[in-house]
Amino acid sequence: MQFFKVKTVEETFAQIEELVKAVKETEVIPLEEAFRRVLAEEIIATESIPSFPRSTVDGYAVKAKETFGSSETMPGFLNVAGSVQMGEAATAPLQSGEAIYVPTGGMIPPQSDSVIMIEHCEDLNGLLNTYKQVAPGENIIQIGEDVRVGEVLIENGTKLRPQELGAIAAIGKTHVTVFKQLTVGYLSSGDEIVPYTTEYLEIGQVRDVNALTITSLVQEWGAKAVYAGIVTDDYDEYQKRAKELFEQVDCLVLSGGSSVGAKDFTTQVIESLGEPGVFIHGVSIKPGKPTILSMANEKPVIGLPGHPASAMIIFSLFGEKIVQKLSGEASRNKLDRVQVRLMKNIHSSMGRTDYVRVKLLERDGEWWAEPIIGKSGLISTLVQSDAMVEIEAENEGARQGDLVPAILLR
Ligand SMILES: Nc1nc2c(c(=O)[nH]1)N[C@H]1C(S)=C(S)[C@@H](COP(=O)(O)OP(=O)(O)OC[C@H]3O[C@@H](n4cnc5c(N)ncnc54)[C@H](O)[C@@H]3O)O[C@H]1N2
Ligand code: MOO
Repeated sequence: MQFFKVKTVEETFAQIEELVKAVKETEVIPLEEAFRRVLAEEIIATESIPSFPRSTVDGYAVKAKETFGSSETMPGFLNVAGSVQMGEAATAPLQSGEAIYVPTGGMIPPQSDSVIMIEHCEDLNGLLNTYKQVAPGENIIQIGEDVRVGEVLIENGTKLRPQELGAIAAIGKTHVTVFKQLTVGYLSSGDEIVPYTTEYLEIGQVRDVNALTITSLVQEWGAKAVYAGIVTDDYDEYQKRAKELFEQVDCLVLSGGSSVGAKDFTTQVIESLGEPGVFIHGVSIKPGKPTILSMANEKPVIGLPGHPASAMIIFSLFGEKIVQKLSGEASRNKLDRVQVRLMKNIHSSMGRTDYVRVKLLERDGEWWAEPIIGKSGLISTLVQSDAMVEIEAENEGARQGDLVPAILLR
């Protein structure tokens, strides 16, 4: 029997980092279809935003120095010389001793340098009483203060969020070059696994749970999932179906048969798909030790342990990283762990990283984690959980009251 050459979680992430490269194909798409896609170009501002100086408030454009000394008890006085209309250029320059009404977002007239808010002044038949002094530049957004022409607005490799789409729209760019959307193929294996639509189960049969959890995670990450059904534990059939799917997708995921039992063919199937082949077979992790990771002809292949919760946890950890790298997304500035306090002691073995499902409860302004009891493969433990607490390999567990890192699941 073959034994696992187990790697640590850190070694596994380091191997993924080294071996998985971004897909090469890119496409140009309309901005409205670009949410969650990964930029394959640098967005350089071709215009300044704003392109004219604008007021940030409803008020009167003034020369700041002409308001100096104004107060509730000693107001200053300016003549109201007109008003600026929204969407129109303010061309008439402001003369000394004058104020011009400007709505929020309206253009600042030439020769004015600040805006006094309407609540700090009073228009009495064309004579503006100013009750407060303003500083030069106050309540004005200058040309290019938001975005300056020529600056790098968004870096290559950015996964587009709503705010990036808004910024690209603001400079008038209608199309963007993005990496192609990934397709991730998924195939379940096991003689006992039947479609989840099976109404009545024969003794020994199990509905395909992983098909739903894994393909949903793929969609959550912005890729397309291709579900190819279930194969029995027959090497030739398994190999043929896996190969067919592999040819159609950018990344292949197989579940079940990853362990070292007599009918666990997944490693052999994965090895048959291409070079250089399996780089991880077994991770020092709980749950999910019999994890397989491979690179075949520059495509990642993932062999997940069959147990539903193990499959989902492993795919959330390593699958997300693989999909991220393959999609062209640059390393992100993402807070992926929060600190929570443990309600109970957790035991763990030295050298193994444990992911313990927990419920989170708020108590006196702090978040506490209550471990969920249950065998590592049970899907209901994930349904009940709000987060997974991470017990790092160098720790032999953690104690009640300890602050520990947790990955949120909601
Ligand atoms: N001698 C050893 N045996 C096992 C070890 C070990 O180190 N030495 N590791 C155990 C661990 S940990 C896990 S996890 C499992 C993983 O085994 P496989 O990846 O080979 O998975 P299967 O045997 O095919 O399935 C395990 C379990 O999960 C059910 N399953 C499988 N696929 C699905 C699916 N798509 N939907 C729902 N349920 C599924 C399957 O019926 C089994 O009950 O190996 C241990 N053994
Ligand atoms: O992944 Mo396994 O039994 O660690 O659940």
